[in-house]
Amino acid sequence: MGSSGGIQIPNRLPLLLSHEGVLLPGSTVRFSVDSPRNMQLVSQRLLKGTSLKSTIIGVIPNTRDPGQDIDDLPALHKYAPSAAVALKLLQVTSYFHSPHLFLVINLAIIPCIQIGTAGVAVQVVGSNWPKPHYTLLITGLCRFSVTSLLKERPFVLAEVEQLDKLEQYMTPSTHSVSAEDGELGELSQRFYQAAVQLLGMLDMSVPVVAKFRRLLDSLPRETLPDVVASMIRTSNKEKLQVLDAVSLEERFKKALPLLNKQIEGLKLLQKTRKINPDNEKRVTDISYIFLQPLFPGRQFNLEDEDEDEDGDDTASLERKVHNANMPDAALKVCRKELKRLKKMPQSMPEYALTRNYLDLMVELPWSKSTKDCLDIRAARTLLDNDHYAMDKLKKRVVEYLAVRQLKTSLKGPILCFVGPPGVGKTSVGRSVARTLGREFHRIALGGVCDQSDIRGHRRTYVGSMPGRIINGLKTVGVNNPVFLLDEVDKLGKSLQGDPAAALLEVLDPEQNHSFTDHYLNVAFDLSQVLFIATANTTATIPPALLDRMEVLQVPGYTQEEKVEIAHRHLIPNQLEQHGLTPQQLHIPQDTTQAIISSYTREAGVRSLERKIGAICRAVAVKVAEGQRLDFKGLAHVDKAAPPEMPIVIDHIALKDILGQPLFELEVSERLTLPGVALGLAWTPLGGEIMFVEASRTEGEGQLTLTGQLGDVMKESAHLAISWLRANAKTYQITNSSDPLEGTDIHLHFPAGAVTKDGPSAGVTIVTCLASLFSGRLVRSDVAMTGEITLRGLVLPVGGIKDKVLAAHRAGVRRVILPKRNEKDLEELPANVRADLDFVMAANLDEVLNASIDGGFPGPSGSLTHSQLTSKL
Ligand SMILES: Nc1ncnc2c1ncn2[C@@H]1O[C@H](COP(=O)(O)OP(=O)(O)OP(=O)(O)O)[C@@H](O)[C@H]1O
Repeated sequence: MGSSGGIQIPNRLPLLLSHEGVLLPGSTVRFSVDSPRNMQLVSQRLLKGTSLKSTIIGVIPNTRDPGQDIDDLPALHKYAPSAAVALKLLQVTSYFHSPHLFLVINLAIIPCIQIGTAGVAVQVVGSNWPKPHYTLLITGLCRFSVTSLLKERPFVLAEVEQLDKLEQYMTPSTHSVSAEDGELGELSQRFYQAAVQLLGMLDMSVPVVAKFRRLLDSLPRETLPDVVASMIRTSNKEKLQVLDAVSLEERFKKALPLLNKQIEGLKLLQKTRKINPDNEKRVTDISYIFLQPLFPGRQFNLEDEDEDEDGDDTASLERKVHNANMPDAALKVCRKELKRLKKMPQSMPEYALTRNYLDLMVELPWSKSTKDCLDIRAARTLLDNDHYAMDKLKKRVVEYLAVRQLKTSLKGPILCFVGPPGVGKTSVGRSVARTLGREFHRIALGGVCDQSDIRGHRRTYVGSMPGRIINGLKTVGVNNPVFLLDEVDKLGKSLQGDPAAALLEVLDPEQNHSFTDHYLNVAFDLSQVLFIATANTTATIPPALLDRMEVLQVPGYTQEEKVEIAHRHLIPNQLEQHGLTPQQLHIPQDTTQAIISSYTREAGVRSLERKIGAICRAVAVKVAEGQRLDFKGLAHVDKAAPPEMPIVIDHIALKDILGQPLFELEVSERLTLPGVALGLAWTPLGGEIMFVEASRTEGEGQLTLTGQLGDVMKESAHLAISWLRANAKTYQITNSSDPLEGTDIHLHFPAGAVTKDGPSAGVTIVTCLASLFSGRLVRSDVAMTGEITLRGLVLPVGGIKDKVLAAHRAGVRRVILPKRNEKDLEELPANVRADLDFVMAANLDEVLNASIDGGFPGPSGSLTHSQLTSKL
C-alpha cells in the first residue's frame, strides 16, 4: 500500500532483526547490533553503500535474540488483524489512495502479517568492547509489511509494502485530520487535548518537555500517536501495540490510554507532593520519569516492563559515584563526566562511552580490601600440606610472609618463581593467597605483545578498554589481591609497544601507588596488591624487569620426590575428580615409579598427573560397570563379575591402560660404539640428556656439524677439534701427528629438529672425538657437562641441578662436572648425591680419564686412576 503521491521507500529492504526497543515512525532509537546477520547488514550494506537509499533499512521488532541462532532465521514479529481491523485496513487503503490495494486486502485476510518500521540509519558506530558490535541510530519513517523474504544470508532481505503515507511528515502544521473526518477527527482532537493536559502538568524548563511542546504544535495530527508513544514512558509491549495499529483510528485508540495513564499517574504524584512539601525539588525528576526517551540498548522483555521507580539512571549512577569512596582526584573526574553525561542526549555515541567509563569507575575497589589473616605457623603448615618438597621456595615464602606480618606497609620485593613447567609455581602462588586470606587473580602474560594489554587504551580510541591490571581489580573487587603474573618470560614485543616496559611501573614499589591506566586516566593505588611472577627461564625476561624481582629457582623433582607428590597429592586429587575412593583404586609405589620412568620424561609432575588421570578413567569404567551389574542383580548371568575392590594397578594393568612404555633406558644401548658420548643440557623445560655422535670418512679434513646448532656450540666443536689436533700425540690418540689428515669428521647432535646452543657441550664433544679417534668406548654410565678452553681447561657452567637430575632420571651412575661447580652439589637432594658418583674435573685430561672405558693415558703417559672412586 504505497502512496502514489508521497515519498516511497524502496520496495526491497534489508531487515534488522531487533530484540531490543521498538522503533516507531517519527522517533529515533539506538540499537546495539551484535548478531551475525545484523552485523553483516551493517558492514555490507550500511558501511558500503553510498546512496541515501542504502541507508534505509527495515526494523523488525520483538525478534528472539538472533545472536543465539546462527543458522535458522528467527520468527519475525507477526501481527494478526481481527476481522474488524481487516475491514479498517480497507478504509486505510482508500484513505491512502493506494494502487496496491489488492495486496493489502490479501494481507488483511491472511491470518498474520509481518510488520516493521522502515527507518534511516543516521549514525553507525563500531566498537570492539566488550565484544565486536555496532551501535546504530535509526530514525523511523513509516510502517511496512513483509510480502516475501528474498534471502536470509548474509543478512535478511525482503520485499516490502509501505503501509504509512510519508509525505505528511514533510508538511508540518497541516492538521490533516479534522472534525470532518468523523470518529477519527474526534479521536485526534481528544488525543491532542490529552497531550496538552499532560504538558500543562509538567515543568516547561525541562528540555524534553519543551521539545514535546514544540512537536505537538508542529507535527501533523496523524503522526502524534507514534511520536507521543515513543516519547512518554511506555513499555515495549505498549509500543508494539501502537506499531501493530495499522489503521490510524486504531492507532489513536491504542495511544490515548497510554497518555491518560501518564496523566493519572502524574495527578497521583502531585497529590503526594502536596502532602510532603519537601519534595518540591522533584518536579523535574517527575518530568523525567514520565517523559523518558527510549533507553538505548535496553533488553526487550515483554514481561519485565513494570516501571521501576528509579528510572533516572544518571541519578543512580551519581549515587554510586558518591558511595564508591574514591580518592578526590578520581571523584573530580567522575563528577565532570557525570555533568557531561547529563547534558548529552542518549542517542549520542559518546553517551555510551562515558557511561561505560563511569560504570567502571564506580565498580573499582578504590577503598575495598580484605583483612589479612596471617599466622606464620598456620601458613607454614598450609604450604607444607599443599606442596611436598620445594623446601627452599617454601622457606623464602614464609620469610616473606613473616616480614609482611611485622611490617604491614612492606614495599616489595616482588617474588618471581622460575622453573620448568609443572613444578607447582602457580599452585604455590595460589597457596600464598590462601594463607593470607586474600583474593587470587591470575594474569596470563604469555604472548602478550601490546602494551595496552597492561595499561589499557586511551579513551579516544574506538573500542578502548582498560588493561589487565585494572580489569583484574574489577574482577576481584578488592584492592589488595594476590596477582600472579604468569609466564613473564613469554612477553612479546610489537609495534604496539613493549608490555614489559609497562609492567615496570606496575611492579616498582616506588611508583605503583599511582599507577595510571590509559583508560582510567586517574591514578590507582596498586601498592596493596601482592604481585608474584612465574617464568620458565630468566634468559628472556628483560633485565630492567628482572631487576625489580627476586628470583626464586624452582628446580625439577627427583624420582623419589615425584613418587611422594603422586601419593600425597596427585592420586588423591585425581581420585576425587573422577568420583573414585581409595577403596576402589589402589596404585602401589612401584607402579608409580614405573609410570614416572617409562611413561613420562619431565622435570615437573604435570604429565604424571595426566597419566594417573588416565588410570582413574579406565578404573571408573570398571567400577561403573560393576555397579550396574550389581544393581540389576545380573552378576550371575553370562557377564563378567564386578571386579574385586580395590582394583590394584600392577605392571600388567599399567601396560593395558597406558600402552607400551614410551621411554626406555636407552643410554647403555646407544653407547656401544666408539664415537658416542653423553652430554647434559639445560632447557627452560628442565635438564635433559643429550647424545653426541661422531663418524669419520676419508676426505680432506673437513668438519660437518648437524643437529641445528647455534654459533656458540659450533665454536665449541671447533675448539674441541683444535685441542685434539694439538694433543693427539701426547694422548696417543692417533698414530699420525694430525688426526684429521685425509679424514672428514661428521659430528651430529640427535633430536635434530631442536635448536641447541651454549658452550657446555665442550667436554662431551672432546670425549666423543677422542673415543672416535682412539677407537675406545665411552663408559655407558657416564654423562658430562662443561665448557672447554683451547688449553684444555674445563670451565664452570649453569643449570647443574637440573642437569644432574636429568642424568639421575636417565639412569646414569657417574657425572663429570667442572671443578668450579662443586658448590652447586649442595643443592642436590641427598639421595641423588648418594646414588651418583661425581667427578669434578679441572681439565680435559681428567675428563677423558674418567669417561673412557679403562681410563685414558694422560700427558705423562700414565693412567691417573686416583679419580676413579667408582661405586660400580
Ligand atoms: N610439590 C608439589 N606438591 C603437590 N603438588 C604439586 C607439587 N608440584 C606440582 N604440583 C601439582 O602439579 C600441577 C601443576 O602445577 P602448576 O600448574 O602449579 O605448575 P607450574 O609450575 O605453574 O607450571 P607452568 O610453568 O606450566 O605454569 C598442579 O596440579 C600442582 O598441584
